[in-house]
Amino acid sequence: MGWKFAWRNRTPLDGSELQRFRKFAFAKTRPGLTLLTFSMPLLFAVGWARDLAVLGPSARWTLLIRLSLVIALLIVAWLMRSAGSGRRIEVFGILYAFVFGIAIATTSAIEPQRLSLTHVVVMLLIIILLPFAQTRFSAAGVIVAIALPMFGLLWLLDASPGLWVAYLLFFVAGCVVGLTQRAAQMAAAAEIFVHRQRLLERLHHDSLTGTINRDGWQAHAQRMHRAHMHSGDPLSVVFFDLDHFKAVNDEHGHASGDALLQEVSRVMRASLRKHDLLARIGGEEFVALLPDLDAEAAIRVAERIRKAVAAIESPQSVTISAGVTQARPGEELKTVTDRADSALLAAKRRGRDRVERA
Ligand SMILES: Nc1nc2c(ncn2[C@@H]2O[C@H](COP(=O)(O)OP(=O)(O)OP(=O)(O)O)[C@@H](O)[C@H]2O)c(=O)[nH]1
Repeated sequence: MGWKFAWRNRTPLDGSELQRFRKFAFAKTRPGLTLLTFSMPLLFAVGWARDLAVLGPSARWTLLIRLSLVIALLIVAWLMRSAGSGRRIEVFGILYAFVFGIAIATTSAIEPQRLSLTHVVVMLLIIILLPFAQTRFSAAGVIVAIALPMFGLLWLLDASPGLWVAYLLFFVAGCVVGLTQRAAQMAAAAEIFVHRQRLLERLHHDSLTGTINRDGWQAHAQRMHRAHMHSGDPLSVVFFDLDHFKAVNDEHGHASGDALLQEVSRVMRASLRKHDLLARIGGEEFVALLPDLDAEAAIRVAERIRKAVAAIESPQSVTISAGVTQARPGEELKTVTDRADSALLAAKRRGRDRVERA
């Protein structure tokens, strides 16, 4: 009930937010998960000292088995670490639980009298691993992956009904505690995520025009720029600056200037696509990041906006100048925006109400 309650009733997350939440929760738990998955196999190596103490010299040969288990687990841990995120890591997580279950079953098969203790180990394993399961799919997968080798072992060894009952009870107890812990952790993470989102939205928001502000631009534009540099798709930046805006304020008052800024941003937004990024980065300065558009296409967009701004019906007529540039391969975002800015300055120098390209 926990985390579902947290975002269904108090902190609703829609589809794309849920995706971002999963990434956020995964990023936060990943260092702990890596440490855990790489360190837990060592228990099997250390356990050999116990084998020697209890079984004596006859335990020597078990070292090979134990080392093979450690290596198998480390390989899966390494696969998990390299899997990035999403479904692949979940599948590797389930595989890890399965190999760990087999490892426990194998060491118990070597020394069947240990079966009277193994159910506690299994319970602890479930409690430790379940909180890391990001989705119901991986939670269910981990439970099944641990159950199969354990109950398979009981079946192979033809265990007594008492042992079956003990294993079942401990197994169920482990699932209840592990799932409760997972729910509590998810609820806390969901709440932190939602508050963080709200805070970022406020910090990145320009309250006058409703666009994002300079900080928002830095955060979003960097990400989009990086993705486009990686994919090699075109990306253009357009700087806009209202012409002689000071005169609007001086002649009609600051409130009229504000209303005009709101109208200009509305007109700009209407001329852009949904996934274009528009930000107000200064008093009467705006910048747009246009994914998948080369400079020619971006000039057409800038011209459309220039004409739309000039056509705004208001007591104070206003025009806008724009500087357009296309990002070049391997360039830093700052170099691109500096070039768009110098194109804008050129537009101002050449008489305003025009679009220049750099
Ligand atoms: N109403 C209003 N005015 C603002 C706001 N932010 C900045 N300004 C005004 O915008 C004006 C910008 O003036 P300048 O930088 O001289 O530029 P300009 O008059 O537009 O001239 P050019 O850019 O050279 O064409 C100043 O008068 C600022 O007070 C705001 O939020 N609301």
